[in-house]
Amino acid sequence: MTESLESLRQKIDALDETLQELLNQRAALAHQVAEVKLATDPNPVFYRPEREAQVLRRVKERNQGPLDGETMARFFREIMSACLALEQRMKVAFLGPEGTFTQQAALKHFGHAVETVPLGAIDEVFREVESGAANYGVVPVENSTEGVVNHTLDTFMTSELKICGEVELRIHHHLLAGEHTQRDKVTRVYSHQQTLAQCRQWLDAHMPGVERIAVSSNAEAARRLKDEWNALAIAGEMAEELYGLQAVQRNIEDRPDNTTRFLIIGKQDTPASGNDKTSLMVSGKNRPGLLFEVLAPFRDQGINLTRLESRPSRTANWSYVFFVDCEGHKEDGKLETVLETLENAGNSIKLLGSYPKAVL
Ligand SMILES: O=C(O)C(=O)C[C@]1(C(=O)O)C=C[C@@H](O)C=C1
Repeated sequence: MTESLESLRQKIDALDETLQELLNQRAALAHQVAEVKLATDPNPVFYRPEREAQVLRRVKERNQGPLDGETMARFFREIMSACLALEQRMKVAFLGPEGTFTQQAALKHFGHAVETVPLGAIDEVFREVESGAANYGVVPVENSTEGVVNHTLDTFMTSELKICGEVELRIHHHLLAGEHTQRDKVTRVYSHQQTLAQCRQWLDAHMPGVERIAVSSNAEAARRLKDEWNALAIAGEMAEELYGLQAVQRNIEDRPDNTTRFLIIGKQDTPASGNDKTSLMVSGKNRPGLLFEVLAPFRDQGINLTRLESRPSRTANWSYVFFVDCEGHKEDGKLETVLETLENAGNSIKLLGSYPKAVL
């Protein structure tokens, strides 16, 4: 005979009680960790990306179901977020306004027990962290359909901040209407320029005569619908909810695997987590074979590159800086050898940071 509903619920109640006790025991331990950090370090660092990545990876590895590993890792993400908030409440600056994908990325990475602070531009996010007004910042760096976010790369040229993490977010764009929108009279559609580009084919096919107007963010596009009757916006779910809009058509991005990668910036160096990436900038005097010489040491050491971009150096015309992302931590012997080789060849190198590969 199957067990009665009442008996099953009693078991759930008992387990919930145990879970709650265990969560509070864990929180009390995190509190003790904070005391140790305060007692042993004059400038204690509470947020430890390498430790968080290890905890989340282990959660996924040991998971036996029936809940899947991703779901379980998201629970633990929130548990650690709440534990960290007991040690220190984090302020995380992001490219705003409220409701952007960058805010969604910040919450995915840090969990919901942080305060997120919207800022108007990428360099403002950098400045907020540099000044200490925010503990960390989150900025977009590349999209799988539209490529690199140049402004973020350029800002690293002059900033001393370090990359201490990365987040990837699957991006879904929805065509949205406001409460005053007269759907049969639409003449324009608002969105961020990158979003319009990511939905270009859909717009060509379904809204050929409608003017596309690029605005500063998807959330700004959503906000504008409040005062307009003949416009639609393209934005994500967070903006849709925040501004109380209705979806006309969901998931209009041209590529179903459309993903954006974001970076976490801060002031700290991150120790190795066991599965890391390193980002660096290399610049050298323009000469035949420069790029080849920059890449050869990585090949010689068998280090996998995950991204390569070149940007104008902004110091002289037609001179370039290479942005390299590779696997491994800067304190791994092999990567140390690469850095030495590049420096000995007269190139200048700026290490932007080693950080755990995205887990969630
Ligand atoms: O291990 C630490 O250093 C902690 O502060 C504990 C803890 C956790 O809850 O597990 C909390 C915050 C850190 O970012 C990493 C881990």
